Amino acid sequence: MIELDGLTKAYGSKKAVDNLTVNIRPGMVTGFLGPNGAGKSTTMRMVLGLDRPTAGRARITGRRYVDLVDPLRTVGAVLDGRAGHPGQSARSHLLGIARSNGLAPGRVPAVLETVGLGAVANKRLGTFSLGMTQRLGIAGALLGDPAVLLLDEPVNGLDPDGVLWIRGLMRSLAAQGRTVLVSSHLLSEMQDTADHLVLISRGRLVADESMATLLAKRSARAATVRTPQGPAFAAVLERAGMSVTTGAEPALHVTGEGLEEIGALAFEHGHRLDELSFRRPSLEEAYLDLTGGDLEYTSRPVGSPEEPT
Ligand SMILES: Nc1ncnc2c1ncn2[C@@H]1O[C@H](COP(=O)(O)OP(=O)(O)OP(=O)(O)O)[C@@H](O)[C@H]1O
Repeated sequence: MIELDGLTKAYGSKKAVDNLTVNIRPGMVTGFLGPNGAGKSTTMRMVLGLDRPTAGRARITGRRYVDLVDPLRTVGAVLDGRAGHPGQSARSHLLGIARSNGLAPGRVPAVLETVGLGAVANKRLGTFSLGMTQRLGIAGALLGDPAVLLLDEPVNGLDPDGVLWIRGLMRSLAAQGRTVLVSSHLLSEMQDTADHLVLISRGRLVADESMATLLAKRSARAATVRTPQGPAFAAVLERAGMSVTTGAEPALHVTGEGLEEIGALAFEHGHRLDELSFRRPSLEEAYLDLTGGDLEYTSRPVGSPEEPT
């Protein structure tokens, strides 16, 4: 369990993390989501004792990180993709971590197998691809067999195979009863991975609910419409206050009203409908709905003026 209690981090007048109170529970994958700059990394750094909160507290299994008796046996983390010295082998890199943290060296071959690096254990890190480096970082996090895992953007830059692999690994670690917190700004990535979501925007909590609830709450208002008169019917729906986008096929994705209202408008305006069905909204749509479209600041250049909050 990770408990955040009024967790706040201010840099000058800017609050990177703003009064975050949430419990991250064991036995499931919790997606920690928010656009670039939302405060995910800062939160994780405070959980791991790398940054001092301005206010509030973060606890892992009931204690602050600094008070953990055996930190690496309690929590494993991958905060960035960097690994050890390029001339070192994967095995010696992990042995170094084990030795300096009082962990059994016998864990090294086990974690190398878990992350699929058993066959390249003696290769130099300088020859490792990004995907292999990510796997090595995870191997290091697993060395102490911790009950809690924090992974900051673990799929960044991975190929589809790597993404699938990390997804499976996170799910199996959660199934073993561990607490797995994984951050991402790729909302769609989390849709098939996380059981539970903690969404933040500008350092503040936006949602703390199960993936199923988050999507179900919004699916009642999302529909797919197929009609030979797409643009004309889209205009009718928009005039009625609905939001319409064109789907991958010649189909309209409509949000804002239920099927009955859409059907009634088609009848009223004489449009033939070839399909009118519920649509599972994407996580992006749910996020935009929750934050009121608060994604536009993702590309704000560093050092540009702060926006009013
Ligand atoms: N050391 C620092 N000094 C000043 N501002 C900082 C510092 N670290 C982070 N910030 C600011 O705090 C905010 C949150 O940053 P943070 O890296 O936690 O976001 P994030 O959600 O992890 O984003 P990303 O997805 O890009 O990693 C950003 O506006 C960032 O510029």
